[in-house]
Amino acid sequence: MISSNDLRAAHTATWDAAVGHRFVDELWAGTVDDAVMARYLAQDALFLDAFVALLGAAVATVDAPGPRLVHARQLGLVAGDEDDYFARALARLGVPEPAEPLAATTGFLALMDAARASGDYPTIVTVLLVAEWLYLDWASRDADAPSDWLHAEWIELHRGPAFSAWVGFLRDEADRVGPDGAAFARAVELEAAFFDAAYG
Ligand SMILES: Cc1ncc(C[n+]2csc(CCO)c2C)c(N)n1
Repeated sequence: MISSNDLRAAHTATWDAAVGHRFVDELWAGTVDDAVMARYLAQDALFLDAFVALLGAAVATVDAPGPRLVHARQLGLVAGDEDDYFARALARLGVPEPAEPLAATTGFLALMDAARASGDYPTIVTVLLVAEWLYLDWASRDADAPSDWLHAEWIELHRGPAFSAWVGFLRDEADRVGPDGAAFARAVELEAAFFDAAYG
């Protein structure tokens, strides 16, 4: 059985393109243009809704009570803190919701909907893993946080001990049940495309 580590290694080029994307560099530097941030967050609001549904599918399909509670707790967290950031960020940037999905978003929604519809926990947990692990990776740079809360909080949401533990749990789960290689590859591609799309 292939491991999550092997899959990440097999897709290093695309993974690193996403983690080292211009958007991430500018976020850390606090120089993301407001129009870029607005386009990115408007698309991410669409992404997040499908992600919440996918977490619900993980709750429903996982084969053991312990991991089910971990997924369920995370579902509650996502509905709290992150939703609060979105409301403040979109209001400040004057983003009218909801946006029309761009191609990368449509691709991600299709991947998440297919995983959810499959009812296959290994596929579901693989898509969750890529989305969270790749974000932990770019948000864990050893650098000073930007001063504007719009940029700083988006980094803070994706790093720290609690978020690391969540990603560690997803890795253990993927490795316990056997990750889905095709879903992994597609999700990494879409993460890179999602950052590209913010620049129009
Ligand atoms: C395109 C895209 N990919 C991954 C994430 C990361 N992410 C998705 S939901 C969530 C909440 C924590 O579980 C986090 C961190 C994102 N926001 N947008």
